[in-house]
Amino acid sequence: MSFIDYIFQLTTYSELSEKLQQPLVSLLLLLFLTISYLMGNSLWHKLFGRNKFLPQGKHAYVTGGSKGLGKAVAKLLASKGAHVTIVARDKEHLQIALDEIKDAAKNREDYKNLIFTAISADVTSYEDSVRALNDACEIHNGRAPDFIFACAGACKPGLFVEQDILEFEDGMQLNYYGTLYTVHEGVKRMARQGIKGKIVLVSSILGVMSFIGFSQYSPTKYALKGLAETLRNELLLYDISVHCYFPGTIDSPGLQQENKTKPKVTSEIEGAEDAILPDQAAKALYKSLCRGDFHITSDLGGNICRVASKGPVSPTNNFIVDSLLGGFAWVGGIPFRYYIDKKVKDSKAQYPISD
Ligand SMILES: NC(=O)C1=CN([C@@H]2O[C@H](COP(=O)(O)OP(=O)(O)OC[C@H]3O[C@@H](n4cnc5c(N)ncnc54)[C@H](OP(=O)(O)O)[C@@H]3O)[C@@H](O)[C@H]2O)C=CC1
Ligand SMILES: CCCCCCCCCCCCCCCC(=O)[C@@H](N)CO
Repeated sequence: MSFIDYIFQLTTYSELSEKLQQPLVSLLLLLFLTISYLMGNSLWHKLFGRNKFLPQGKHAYVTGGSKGLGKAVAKLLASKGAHVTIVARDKEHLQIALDEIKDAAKNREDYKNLIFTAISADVTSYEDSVRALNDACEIHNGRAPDFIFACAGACKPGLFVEQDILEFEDGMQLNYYGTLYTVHEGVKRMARQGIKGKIVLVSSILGVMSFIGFSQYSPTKYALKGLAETLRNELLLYDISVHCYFPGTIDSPGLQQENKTKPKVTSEIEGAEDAILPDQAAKALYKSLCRGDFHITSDLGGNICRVASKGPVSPTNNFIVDSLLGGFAWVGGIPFRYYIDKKVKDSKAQYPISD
């Protein structure tokens, strides 16, 4: 009996459990799962893939590069031989970060040729964003950066009815417009100069799903997903590749800050004890860029959310693995929703409405 006939018979007679016990079926299933696993794993990429991210000798422009994720990304890229420019407001932290970045690259042979720059600017201001990018280009003889990592961002959790409208506006101004201003200016320059670089937007798992306490933040990260969706397609005009990172909780100074206003129930659902270190997040991001992934995550929860929210157009990272995971997410999301809804209903007494 041919394989096709066999499968046909399986589906026709629905004797699945009985058939599964037969060696051939088990073997095929095992083979299928092994191949799927390898393809979804970096091993497959190591063996057969082409590295799509070679930072050596290239210029990376990192907003939010003085702390947390941005600093970790800047250090990693410096250790790989990239020229790095970091942008943030506070000069003291910029200097500390700059020293760490230099330190990360100091054992390289090409260390002396590498240019590391710190620029103090507020990315929520369009003028300041343009000025910072302009300064960075001037240092590189007018040449635009090859890569833009838009890491600057923040979260102010709280209950929707208790938060001030200004907090929502600030969130959008920093997380969305703070990214847009830099990316807009950067892409214009890259496109005009024919630089076939990369744009990396930093969203969050909360850019594809959300729950109590994140109304100030989650929509700003959804907005970035939409920007990435558009630019991935449009910037093909200039051979600029676009990537969107959806991290889970990262143990950064930003997290310490947001935890000050985070409702208890929000913390419990977020499970902050599972936070990864900025360096781990940067490494995961780097590996995904080498593979060329569009939607990037760095943990299982993130991966499940990523495939479940892919939409009809965004590319998968691995068609087989993502499809399998997608099916699981569709089902697994149901108990998760029951869980978060129950958490909120059970916390009613804790959060009475005040005048
Ligand atoms: N930590 C987490 O759990 C997660 C974080 N993310 C996202 O990852 C990114 C990095 O987060 P994280 O590392 O926690 O952040 P941190 O708060 O630790 O670092 C933020 C960086 O951005 C800079 N920054 C903040 N505001 C501005 C501004 N207006 N202009 C210029 N620079 C600014 C800060 O420097 P300065 O204040 O001096 O300007 C700092 O360098 C953010 O976009 C965040 O939303 C996503 C998922 C989870
Ligand atoms: C089967 C379906 C299961 C789904 C499980 C998903 C569980 C994930 C919990 C959400 C964690 C949120 C992390 C982002 C944090 C963040 O962005 C803020 N800290 C901002 O800085």
